[in-house]
Amino acid sequence: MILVEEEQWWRYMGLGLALLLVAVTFLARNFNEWANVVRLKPGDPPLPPGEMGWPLIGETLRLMTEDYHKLLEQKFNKFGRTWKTHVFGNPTICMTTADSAREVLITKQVLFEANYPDSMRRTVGSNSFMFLRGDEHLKVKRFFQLALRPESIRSSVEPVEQMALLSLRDLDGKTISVLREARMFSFNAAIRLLFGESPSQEMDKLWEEFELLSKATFSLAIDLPWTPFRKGIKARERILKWLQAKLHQRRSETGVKHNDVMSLMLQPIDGDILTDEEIADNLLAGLFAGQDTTATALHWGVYHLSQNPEALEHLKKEADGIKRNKEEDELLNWDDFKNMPFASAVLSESVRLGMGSFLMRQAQADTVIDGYTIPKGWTVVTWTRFIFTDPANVKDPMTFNPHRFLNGLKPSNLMIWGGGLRTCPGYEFSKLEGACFFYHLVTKYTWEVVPNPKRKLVNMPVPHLSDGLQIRMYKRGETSIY
Ligand code: HEM
Repeated sequence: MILVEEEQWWRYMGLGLALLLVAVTFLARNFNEWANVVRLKPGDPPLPPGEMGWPLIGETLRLMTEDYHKLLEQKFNKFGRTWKTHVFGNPTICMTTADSAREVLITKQVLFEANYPDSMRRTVGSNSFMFLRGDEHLKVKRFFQLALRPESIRSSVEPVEQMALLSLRDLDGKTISVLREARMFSFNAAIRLLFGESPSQEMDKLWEEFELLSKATFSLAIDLPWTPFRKGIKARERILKWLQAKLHQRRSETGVKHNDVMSLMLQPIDGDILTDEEIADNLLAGLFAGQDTTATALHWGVYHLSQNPEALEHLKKEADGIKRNKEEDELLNWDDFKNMPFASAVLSESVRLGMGSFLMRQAQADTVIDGYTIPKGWTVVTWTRFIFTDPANVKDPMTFNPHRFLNGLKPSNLMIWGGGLRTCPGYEFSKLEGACFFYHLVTKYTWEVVPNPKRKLVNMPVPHLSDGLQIRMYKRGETSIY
């Protein structure tokens, strides 16, 4: 008798626990929905469909860990081209058509200010152009536009090429991670452009700190001793210390002329003068904006060239044509760069196929786009991956075909370099880096991709291959072992 009662008690207990679990899961799954509930007036267009994920973290972990092609496909099939979610602590609306992106980034841009996650604000710096708005943003952006316009970067051909030579020297018979070499190359090119520095032990140290900072920019902003976020914050403090010392030194120099973004930022512009804190945050943000992006595009370039012999042959032919007219060891010049349109097209096509990512804004007022209400204060993400690979915008979109950029497709149609007031000012510099890197790669070497069944796509901070694309290098003309 007692045994039967005990058995029943356990059964009720089990049932109770199961119900509790269902209730807690239900509450948790709907918490973000209720916490961000928006009361629409009768007749207002609805909010987009979607799921808001778990309390506070929303769908951030999914975004960081799942294969983002599959994740996007799933969202697309379930909710269509516009959906709501909750990422990086904010209710968010994702938009994936060129028309909606154009509205957010260009035609209605005054209603949508830049809004990157808190982890990025605290690592890259709240004084940086990424977080400034209105006139403050334009004031700082002007320095980058001045430093990166074609007339200014003409003098960068030689240093950028030297950095490419440094990264690609003595690689015969070696296996390298393309992403690592490209990151080192674009870091060296960026520190030269921004602070006039050349590779050195001091810069190697800065590179290590910057690596820690980069890893924290899109992490969960949890400030505990073992988190990537805390490591990034500490790295930021050390980088700022270095930058402050550099600025102090520059201010105390007399009669020395420098040709870099730092020296531009130390000059008054229209009566405005930036503080050391503002300059430091913006130089750091410039390094962030220019380094990983170009490096990742280069590694996608090498990947796609490996898969597309016709494109590789075309690139070789272009580079060989330049080399043929040069003395042994003669460096490239601006005209050579302008005579490498295919190398530039390879870079644009690599961004298009590999790097569709997040451009984040915050709605400054209730707005309607794509038939949905975008509530004031919500984050809006234009997820460019779909725009870049939408058959409505690009013929045969999953094929690597740099020729499309020589045959009429404009990068601005797809917003490859962003759009509106925040369009990337670094695209020409980036193409220069691409031209120098590809030129030396294809004129000096052949290579083969090292087979790796574990190679997969990593989403953050910019979509890239998990092993950085391992390749085996051979001096051009030698045979391979694979
Ligand atoms: C393949 C390489 C690159 C890609 C794909 C790329 C892409 C972009 C995109 C899409 C934006 C717009 C961000 C937004 O709307 O929120 C942007 C902004 C920016 N990029 Fe680039 N970029 C690259 C290289 C560079 C380089 C080399 C530099 C210079 C060092 C640079 C400097 C900047 C700056 C300063 C902004 C901020 C513009 C603003 O907020 O007004 N970028 N970039």
